[in-house]
Amino acid sequence: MNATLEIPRLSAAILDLDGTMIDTLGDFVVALNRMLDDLRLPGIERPDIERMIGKGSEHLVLSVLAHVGGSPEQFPSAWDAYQRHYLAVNGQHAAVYPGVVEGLRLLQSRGLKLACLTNKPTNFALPLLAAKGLDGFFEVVFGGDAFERKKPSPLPLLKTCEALPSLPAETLMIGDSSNDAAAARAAACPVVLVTYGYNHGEPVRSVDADGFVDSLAELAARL
Ligand SMILES: O=C(O)COP(=O)(O)O
Ligand SMILES: [Mg+2]
Repeated sequence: MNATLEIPRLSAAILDLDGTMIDTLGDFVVALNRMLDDLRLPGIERPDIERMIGKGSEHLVLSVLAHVGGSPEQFPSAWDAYQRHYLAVNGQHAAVYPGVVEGLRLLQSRGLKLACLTNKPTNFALPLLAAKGLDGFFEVVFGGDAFERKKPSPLPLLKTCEALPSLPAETLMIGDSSNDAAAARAAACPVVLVTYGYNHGEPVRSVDADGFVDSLAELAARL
């Protein structure tokens, strides 16, 4: 269980945000329900939202609209309301997972350069990392709007490797979902998944990855 992970020599790590470093489900629940209220649509429950997280905010808003019986024509006003409400609550109903700060410190003390790559919009991610005291760990932070495609495309991982700079084969992707793992496999980055995040409602251990850890502190200890 706690054996060393079979990961080659590393020079960098790319960390996912939602479900990996920060439990943001509470922020999504509040912002999305305020958005639905503005549109006079019925509310949505926490477990339903949890299954929809990880593919970016546009995908999330469209999935929520479909779930409550809204229409895609309502997307523009829903998107405006969602951004306003999310930015107003950003971080207030969210918590850094246990072991994250210790894990980031350990990864850095091993000489790894760190990047944060999320499908969340960059203007949501930056203030969230700052509010939770995590911003200082990262050389670069890229959101879902930073490149032409989002994870599970390999493009954002390859661009992040270029920015660090680091070779993909020496850059560990650390995420919580099949989205992160598929992007990493396609970019030829090794990938480890945490067991506590959001994996679209599917068991995370069924995903093709190089290892699974219960915390980032455990990951750093097993490298
Ligand atoms: O879809 C989201 O907003 C969350 O994305 P992340 O898991 O890539 O941080
Ligand atoms: Mg995630």
